[in-house]
Amino acid sequence: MHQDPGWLNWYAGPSKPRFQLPPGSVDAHCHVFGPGAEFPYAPERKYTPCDASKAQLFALRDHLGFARNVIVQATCHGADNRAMADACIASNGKARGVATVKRSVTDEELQALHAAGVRGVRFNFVKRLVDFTPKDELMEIAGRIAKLGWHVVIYFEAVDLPELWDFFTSLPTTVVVDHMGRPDVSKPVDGPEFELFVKFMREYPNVWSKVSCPERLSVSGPPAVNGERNAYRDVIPFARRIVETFPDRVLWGTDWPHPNLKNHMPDDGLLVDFIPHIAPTPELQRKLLVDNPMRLYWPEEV
Ligand SMILES: O=C(O)/C=C(\CC(=O)C(=O)O)C(=O)O
Repeated sequence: MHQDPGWLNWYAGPSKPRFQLPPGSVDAHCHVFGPGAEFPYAPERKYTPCDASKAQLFALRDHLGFARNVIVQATCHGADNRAMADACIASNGKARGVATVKRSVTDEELQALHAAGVRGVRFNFVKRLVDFTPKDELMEIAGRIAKLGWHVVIYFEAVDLPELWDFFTSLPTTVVVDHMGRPDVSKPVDGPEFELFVKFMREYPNVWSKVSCPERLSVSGPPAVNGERNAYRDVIPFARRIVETFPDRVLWGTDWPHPNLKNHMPDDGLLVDFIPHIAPTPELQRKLLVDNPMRLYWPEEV
C-alpha cells in the first residue's frame, strides 16, 4: 500500500521546543496511521498516508515533553478504529481516543472502545475527506454515546457553519471543534465569518475548540521550519482571541503526522514554540495544555 504521490511525510528529527510545556501537558489532537500491513487503510478512504505508528507517536510525545496524547481517528481508517484503539491500549493510560462509528455499531463495540480509552466520536464534514452521512444518523449516534459520557468532535470549514448551525447546536453532548472551524485567516479576525464562530462558542457553553493547526490555516506563514520560532503570524490573532475569550474550553494538539499538507511539513518542536504566541500567560498555558484536556479526557484523575 503506497502513500499518495506527493504525500509529505512528517518532519524527521524535530527540534527541541524552546517553550517548556507545563508538567502533564496533553497533545490533544494527533493520529496514528496503520501501519498499513497490520491495520489496513479503509477501502472508502480519500487519501493513503505514510505509515505513522504508535511507537513513533510516543517517541515524539517524549521528545517534545508531552505527558499524554489524544489520538483522533483519521478518515483514512474510516470507521475501523483498531489502529487508534491499539495505540490507546498500548499507551498504558497515557492516551485517550476519539473514534469514528457508524449507526450499526453495537453497544458491545462501544463498550470495548470505552475500555480501550475512547471518550468521543468524530463527525467530519470536510467534503474532501468523507462522503456525506445523514444528520439523523449522526444524531442517533450522538444520543447513544452521550450515555457513555463521551463527547462529539466536529470538523468542518468556516463557510459551512451557517448550514450546520442547527445540527451542531442541538447536539446533546460537549462539542469539540477541530482547528477553530477552519477560519479563512485572510479575512478579518473581527469579520462576520469568525464572529459567527465566536458567537457559536459564546452562546453554547458546551462548545469547545482546538486552537490547533496553524500550519494548515496559515496563508502567509512563515512556516515553522529552519528555526522559525515566530511562525504562522496570520493565525495568531484568531487562536489568541479564542484562548483569551474561552480559556476553559480550549485544547491544543500537534496534529502529527499532519495529513494532507501540501506545501511544507512543520518541525513539531517549532510548532510547540507557537503556543506562547496564542496563550501568553502561564495560567492560560496550564488551562490549554493540562487542566482542560484532563477534565475532558481523564476526569477521574482531576
Ligand atoms: O488531521 C486533521 O485534523 C485534519 C485533516 C485530516 C483529517 O481530519 C482526517 O483524515 O481525519 C485534514 O484537514 O486533512
